[in-house]
Amino acid sequence: MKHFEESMYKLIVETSTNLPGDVRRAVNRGRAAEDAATRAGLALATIAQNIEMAEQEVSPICQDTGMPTFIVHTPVGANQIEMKRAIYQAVVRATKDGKLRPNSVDSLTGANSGDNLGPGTPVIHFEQWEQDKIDVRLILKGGGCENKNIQYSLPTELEGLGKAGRDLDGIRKCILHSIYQAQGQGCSAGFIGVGIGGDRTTGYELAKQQLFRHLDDVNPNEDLAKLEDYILENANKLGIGTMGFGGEVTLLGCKIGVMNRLPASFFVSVAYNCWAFRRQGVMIEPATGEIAEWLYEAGNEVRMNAASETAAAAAAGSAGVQGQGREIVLQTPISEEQIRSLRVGDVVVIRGEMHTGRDALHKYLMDHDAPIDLNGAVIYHCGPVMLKDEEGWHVKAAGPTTSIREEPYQGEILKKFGIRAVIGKGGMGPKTLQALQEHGGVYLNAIGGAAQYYAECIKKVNGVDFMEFGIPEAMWHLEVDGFAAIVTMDSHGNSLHADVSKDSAAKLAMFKDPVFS
Ligand SMILES: O=C(O)C[C@H](O)C(=O)O
Ligand code: SF4
Repeated sequence: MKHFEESMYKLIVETSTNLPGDVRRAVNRGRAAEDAATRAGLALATIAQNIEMAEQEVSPICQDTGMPTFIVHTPVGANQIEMKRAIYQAVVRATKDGKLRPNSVDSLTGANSGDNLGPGTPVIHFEQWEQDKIDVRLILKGGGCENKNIQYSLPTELEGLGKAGRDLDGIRKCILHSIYQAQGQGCSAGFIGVGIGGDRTTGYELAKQQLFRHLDDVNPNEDLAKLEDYILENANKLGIGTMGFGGEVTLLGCKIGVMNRLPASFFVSVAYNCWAFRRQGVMIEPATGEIAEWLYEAGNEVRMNAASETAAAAAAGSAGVQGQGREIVLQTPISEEQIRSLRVGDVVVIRGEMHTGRDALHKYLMDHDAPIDLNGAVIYHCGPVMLKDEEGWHVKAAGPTTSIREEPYQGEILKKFGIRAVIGKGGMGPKTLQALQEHGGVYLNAIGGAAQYYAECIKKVNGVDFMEFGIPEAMWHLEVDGFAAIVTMDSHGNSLHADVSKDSAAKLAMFKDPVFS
């Protein structure tokens, strides 16, 4: 087992940096189905470009490298303690090398362990089997999409869909609702794993297990095979679209499993995975610990469709999004007048300094001063992957995080410090929208998961505050150029997110009538 640790390291690096072939094909299919000259088309093109960039740079596809979850099948008698130790070592090394973000945080103190080890992290499940090889599968599922997982207890009443009973049609309604409630916040277009039955714990486990299925397999249960096809086809009629921008493509894959339940319980558990669907697996030779075989098609074999109209092209001065807005370069600090001239749909290209800030910083700023002048500033909801060498800090991955978590704070902070622009993803709520209007601010939606694309726009790290919050939560001061994002909430009371949410709620109601009775 001399090489087992090295094999685990290879598995982590491959999973984090190279999206598997079946997932790439699904993203390409989504791209073909979307109108390229729309916001959603632009987002998909940027995603495709980002996938290629991550592979080339051998850097994380998305900065949130998630909860590393290993499922290991071993021959009877294999030493699981030794394997666990090797997995820990590989995780520590991958973190040091910037292939994983330090993501293990003490739930009470907020302290980041710095190496991805800690109580409960990483997750490792062992199971014995009667084969002579070791099968190790890994999924890196990020926090944003994990937050959109949902569990239903049947019978129930669902917004727009009415009664969902304890039958296949009730299950159908729950699954459609799960996609609706995620909106763009789990970085759609997404993939879902569904677990029917079990208890609250095993139901979710079953849902996650579905995410390890190959995307092109066919469910052996005929009813579930039909339901999978139905969901894939009809979820895309909800109009939520990539990043919640509205559009034709909301779901890229649906896998459903079933297990027995207690007479009193009927759970439908849904694991929502973003487009950055990072899962891989290896078959290991037990004698040496070397990789005998990769279990999912490599990414290298499936090219992403040539990027035509990406956000980068828009930034370089091409047409932008046809008929949906203009393209404006904003140099920081930004004036109120500039902000008031922006409208939902405009593509903004930022040049100058921006500051990262997420949960810990927003909470802190509510009753403390900021370490720097934030008048006219741009706040970026982002927890980057950073590495330090003799020359200083370097950005390894830096896409946006889900902004709605800052909804309780954002409006007040905006006004208190004179911030003019907030960049994030998934949109924000009515409190922020009102503050944008009153104060003269704008919300810019960056493409979730496009961590390599945005890292390339960051030219220099000017400094950092609050390192004690840990790398993802610290306030990084970043010099950017050509940083493109789309205005989705403006200072005139318009919100694309509110519009898409309302529109998709109306569309959801079209699925009220029974289909599988
Ligand atoms: O934690 C992050 O960087 C992003 C997170 O996965 C999110 O989707 O909000
Ligand atoms: S930012 Fe988006 S792509 Fe990245 S882990 Fe979160 S949900 Fe997934």
